[in-house]
Amino acid sequence: MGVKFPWRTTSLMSVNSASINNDYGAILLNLKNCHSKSKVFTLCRIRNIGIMAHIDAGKTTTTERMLYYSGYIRTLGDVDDGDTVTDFMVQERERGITIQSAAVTFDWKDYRINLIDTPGHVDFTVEVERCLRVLDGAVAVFDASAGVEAQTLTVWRQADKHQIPRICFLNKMDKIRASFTYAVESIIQKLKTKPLLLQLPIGEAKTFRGLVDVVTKEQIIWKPTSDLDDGKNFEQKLLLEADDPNLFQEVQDARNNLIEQVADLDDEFAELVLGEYSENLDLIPADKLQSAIRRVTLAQKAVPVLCGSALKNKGVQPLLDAVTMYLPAPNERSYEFLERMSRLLLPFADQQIEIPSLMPGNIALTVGLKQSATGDTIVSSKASAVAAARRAGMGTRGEKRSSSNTESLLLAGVEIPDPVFFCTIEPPSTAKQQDLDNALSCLQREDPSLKVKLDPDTGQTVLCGMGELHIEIIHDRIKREYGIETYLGPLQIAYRETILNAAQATDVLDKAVGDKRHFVTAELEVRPGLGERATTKPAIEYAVGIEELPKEVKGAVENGITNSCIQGPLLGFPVQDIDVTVQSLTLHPDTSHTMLSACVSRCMQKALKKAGIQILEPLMNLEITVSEDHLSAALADLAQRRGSVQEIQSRQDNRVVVATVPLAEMMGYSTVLRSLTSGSATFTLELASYQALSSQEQSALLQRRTGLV
Ligand SMILES: Nc1nc2c(ncn2[C@@H]2O[C@H](COP(=O)(O)OP(=O)(O)OP(=O)(O)O)[C@@H](O)[C@H]2O)c(=O)[nH]1
Repeated sequence: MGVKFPWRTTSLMSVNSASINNDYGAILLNLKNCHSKSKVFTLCRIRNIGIMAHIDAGKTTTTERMLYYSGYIRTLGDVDDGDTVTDFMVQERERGITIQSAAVTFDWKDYRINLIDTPGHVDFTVEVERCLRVLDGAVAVFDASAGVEAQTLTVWRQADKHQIPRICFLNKMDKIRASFTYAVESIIQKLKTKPLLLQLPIGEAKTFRGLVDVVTKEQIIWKPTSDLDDGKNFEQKLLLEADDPNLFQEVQDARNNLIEQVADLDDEFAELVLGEYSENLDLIPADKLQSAIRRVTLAQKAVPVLCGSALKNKGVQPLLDAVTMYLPAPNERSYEFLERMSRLLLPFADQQIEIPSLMPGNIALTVGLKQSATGDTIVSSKASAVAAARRAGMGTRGEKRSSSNTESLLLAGVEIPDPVFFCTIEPPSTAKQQDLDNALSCLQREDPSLKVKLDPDTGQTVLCGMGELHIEIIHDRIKREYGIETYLGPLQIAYRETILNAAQATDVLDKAVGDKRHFVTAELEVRPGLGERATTKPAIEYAVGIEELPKEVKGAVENGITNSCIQGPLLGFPVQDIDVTVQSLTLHPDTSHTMLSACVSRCMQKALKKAGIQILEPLMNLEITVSEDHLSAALADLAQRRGSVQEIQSRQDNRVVVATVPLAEMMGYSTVLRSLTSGSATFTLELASYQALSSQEQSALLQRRTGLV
């Protein structure tokens, strides 16, 4: 089957074949009524978009509405009832949160939209990143009563990194403290971006009932019918001065502002404004303004802002129009490779339909790739990989690209933050160890932020993850999806080690193996690092006179140095921020590279021990959103956790406490905060840096872990 397939769409490959529903007949029936499976969309009518936001902003609810209005589902699901399409994992339905991204495909007014709903919780950031790299555009959803929240900033930066054009949707306009102005201001202040206000709300909070399209000056008012308030019934007509003189003036001003803003960013539009329409900006046709908005959005010079309430079924249809109107088609993003793929599936959340072919620019799934993992770019053969790599100016192992115009040809990799928590995991019996290993290796391929290693001292399997929730979900999935009841050891903090002073050491290895003599003398100096902070990659240099060592010898030396930094000498945690100088090296010509690495590694361990080890603990950025009533209780609790408050901001009627706190003090925090604030507070926790433990804290930790002082 010669299926044309673009390289760029192939990274959504982490389909768990166990979850594939083979009951295609039933799914096809669903789809027959609402869209023709054979409908062919030209590239310019395809939109591959993601929905991203802070936890609970309403991504899943907005997606559910999109599916409903486009005709793909007949009833509206509700996150709180656990029956939405895209939150299909048991854990998602139980907890009302998105954990894994779900892809769905639907049509909206002659456009094919492939949409991915991504998780908002900070523990699943990698999941967002793995989606962003295959998307052409994104809708950022905000809670209009909270504006930009901590995780919005993280996902916004990720979208910046992947250069994804965006639209902002200010959701929850029906909430008591919803404020369009406040949310827009926080976008300007915190995201440092230029919002283009394409709509103004009509009413706010309880009175929110519709919106005005600033470009066309049409008002859209939702009218509930007596028996069903599903948002399908709305009235759209030109706003006249007589309807509401104040609103009319506001829209007039907003349109003039929008025209000015767009003219500043787009030369073609500026010519129109200064020329043909300079006398009367009112006469600028809506389509000219829309085309200019599209150009500045695609160039990521500004971001269109829309508003609504997904839960109350208002504003989602205009949002869909904006997705088709302002976000790019795949051919407007520069990817050029076409590849072949054997079995293709069109995703519809947890169900898939097998399809014979797919046009370039779509998102699809494939199954049966045993070796692939999230972050891989897949090609059909070694030869095509080599050819593609050559065209892109890089080696087959992914070395750096040589020129900037090749950037667009390859997918960026997924950036994996270091795990901060770990715990041991044990199967119910040794007979089940193999099954557990298999389950963990499948889960790891899907989720690269999950790390699994073997404790060299105890032989136990150790899980390392992004947070308590992350590890909890993995534990749960092993039970439900792989049928293995495992036991987790206590959750522990992933500390780091570093050195306090400079130190030197020498080591000699002299071994005869067979008729070969392996002989090495190595002398190394280690120093506290001066360069980039929090890096576990040591900076290595060579003393004068030995800079010209052969490449393979240098490789073996550097392997030895790097390996000894993976497990520090005090507690076995990674060693960070050190500089190393290879002072001297003598080698017998028969010496193998393995022996050379081993000698250098031993020498490093000696030098590190002499240099005095300092334990570092993860320090977290904490943001708590809490009502005024519960602020003092939350602050008192924070003081007991070695927390340091940096700022207390006002967000509508709530206070936002911005603080740093050692991760070691945050075990079980969500339960404590919930009971302290009667469940009203929310918080986010993100790694900020690693900070030195005091000598008493370090001794206490040593005592706890090794029994030594
Ligand atoms: N008042 C109000 N509540 C909403 C609106 N949209 C969503 N919600 C509620 O907000 C909560 C979170 O909604 P979700 O759709 O799960 O949000 P999410 O962004 O997908 O959440 P995660 O994926 O877990 O980050 C649920 O209780 C929704 O019912 C809205 O427009 N107005």
